Amino acid sequence: MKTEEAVEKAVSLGATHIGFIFFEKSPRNIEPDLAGRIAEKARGKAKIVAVTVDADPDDMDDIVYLLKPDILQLHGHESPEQMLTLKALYGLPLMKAFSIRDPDDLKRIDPYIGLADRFLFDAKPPAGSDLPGGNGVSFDWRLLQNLDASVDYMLSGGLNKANVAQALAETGARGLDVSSGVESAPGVKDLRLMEEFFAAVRQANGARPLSRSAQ
Ligand SMILES: O=C(O)c1ccccc1N[C@@H]1O[C@H](COP(=O)(O)O)[C@@H](O)[C@H]1O
Repeated sequence: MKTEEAVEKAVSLGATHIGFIFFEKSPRNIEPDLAGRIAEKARGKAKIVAVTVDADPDDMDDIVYLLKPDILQLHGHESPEQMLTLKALYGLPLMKAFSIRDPDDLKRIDPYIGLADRFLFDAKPPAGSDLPGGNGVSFDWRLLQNLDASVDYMLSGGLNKANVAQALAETGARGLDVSSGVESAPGVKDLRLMEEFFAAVRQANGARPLSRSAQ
């Protein structure tokens, strides 16, 4: 999110988490002080998530100090040791992102079980992309069907109003993370697309039988 208007809209639609991207190459990149001001529109109503990519320690200090996030999303190659350090430094829940294409990609989460409070599964970036996430591409969601049911995760990558019902049906995901699927241009959230996305989620949740995510 980059504007108060988009944050207010997301909260009014029922978003449980609001993310701010701290990655210079991203069209969604935002300065920590501006993010901190915008986040006030969501504080106490939705969890505020700082999305970082192998952040430099000084930058992470600024982000935590100025944004006061509820959760740190780690979207780079952060090691289990770095996660321990971040946990000790900030005491915040950590959501570790993994890019998925093949069944073996899911094995990479093993060393992080017990360290990550939640996982986030995204697609691998397309060739030539500078972004580890926010590329609007999906992976084969059926790969998640073999995942141990105790693994808590958010599903991410290329979700939009047209495919979210299928994503929920194939995964039973308890959390969805959407970005470019509700944008009119890279980094520009579209309030109408946000409404339509939430409507599609509600319709899909009404339609699907009880799964592990709805029990
Ligand atoms: O969105 C970005 O620009 C970004 C940059 C660096 C790390 C993560 C980023 N985005 C994450 O990817 C998901 C999914 O994006 P999309 O729906 O496929 O566009 C996004 O919500 C962020 O968690």
